[in-house]
Amino acid sequence: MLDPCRVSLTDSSSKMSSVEQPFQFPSLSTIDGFSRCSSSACRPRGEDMGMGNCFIEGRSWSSSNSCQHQAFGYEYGAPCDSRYLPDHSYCSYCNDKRTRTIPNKFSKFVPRYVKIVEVGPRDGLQNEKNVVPTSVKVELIHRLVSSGLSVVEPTSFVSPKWVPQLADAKDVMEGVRNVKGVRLPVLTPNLKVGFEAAVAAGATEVAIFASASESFSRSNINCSIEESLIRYQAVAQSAKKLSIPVRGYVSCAVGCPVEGAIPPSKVAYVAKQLYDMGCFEISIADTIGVGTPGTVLPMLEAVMAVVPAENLAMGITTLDSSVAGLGGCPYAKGASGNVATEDVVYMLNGLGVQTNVDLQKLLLAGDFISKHLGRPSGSKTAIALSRMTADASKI
Ligand SMILES: CC(C)(COP(=O)([O-])OP(=O)([O-])OC[C@H]1O[C@@H](n2cnc3c(N)ncnc32)[C@H](O)[C@@H]1OP(=O)([O-])[O-])[C@@H](O)C(=O)NCCC(=O)NCCSC(=O)C[C@@](C)(O)CC(=O)[O-]
Repeated sequence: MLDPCRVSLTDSSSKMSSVEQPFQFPSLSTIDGFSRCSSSACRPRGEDMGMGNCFIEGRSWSSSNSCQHQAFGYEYGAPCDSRYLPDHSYCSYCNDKRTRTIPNKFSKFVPRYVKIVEVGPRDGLQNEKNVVPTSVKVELIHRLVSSGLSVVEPTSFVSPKWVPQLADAKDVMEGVRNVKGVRLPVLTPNLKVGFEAAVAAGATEVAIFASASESFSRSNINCSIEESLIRYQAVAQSAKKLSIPVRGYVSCAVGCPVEGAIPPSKVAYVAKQLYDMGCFEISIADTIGVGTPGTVLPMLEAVMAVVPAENLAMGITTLDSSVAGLGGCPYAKGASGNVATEDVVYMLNGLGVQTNVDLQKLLLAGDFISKHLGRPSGSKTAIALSRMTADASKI
């Protein structure tokens, strides 16, 4: 079984940088071929439909990028931003061959830049047997941010009875108060005790999390899908008044541990509701990691059919992942963990896709939290590179 990951459709609204490359979603037959060529560590787990105009990382890529990427797949230059190359040691970790040539038949499906949403401190630690001290969480977030990740989910403002591991949400927010220039979205399941507490604690972005599975909705947030949408409407309205961006999640977008296969139309319905509420980006999650290209593509097609084409034309260029492969939803039986951010970055580096993430720093962040948890990293890249004696750049 492959690790789950989420894939987002990125906003193409008027504020999207014009240098952002359009990424047409490939047809079923071609993506099948493509996915076999790419790392098996990551499989489309969902999609985010960006409708907002605040957070388009393509902007910074366009202005600060010093790499030699060519559009869509002729020659791909170094995937690393020179800002993250204070010395050349990083290169040995980023499988950078300076000029990587991707065969044209695949490269036309490869975007120039992929935004990674790091969910490790939140999703990764919400299911840990032993509660991780606040200071460790805060240090992990700082390390992730300094690796170049532009979006890191620090915590959730959920019931401490349901998720005691994140009962220190307010203190975590205090610990990252000085972190600037990155997005730190927090999960807020309701208005009064979720959203309002998050805002009071300094949150400047929130996320609402619905499900395409009725059973999962009830086990995760103790209400039906429709009830959750009513709650989220209230959160979205308040957020709008405060100009706080709202990210949306649709869980169990492919399969549910209780209901089995989820019809694409249900995913599309929930995604559209979140979109209509004003979510600037929607992460569609294969919560337990059961999707294959054969099941993910029909689901994506259904979602694309109900979201305005201009919001989808940019294609899928946002991925959620978790450092060291930590995590999984505590209310999703069989959740097989998350795809490791290290593996995603390594794969994207290998494809010549820019992420602006320093893999070496990211590996150190993964090592930091794995050591604290007392177990090996769930990242295949971390394990492989730690055992390498050869120069990894030759791979
Ligand atoms: C949704 C609720 C809150 C409903 O919880 P409930 O118990 O049904 O609701 P309630 O409104 O009756 O409240 C009961 C008690 O909880 C308190 N409470 C109520 N809300 C909050 C809050 N926000 N913060 C702090 N406390 C809260 C509330 O004040 C009250 O306290 P009491 O009066 O008994 O002392 C609960 O079911 C809950 O917190 N569930 C946890 C859900 C969760 O965090 N799941 C994991 C994240 S989702 C995920 O991982 C999937 C995702 C996003 O990654 C995508 C994917 O991969 O699928």
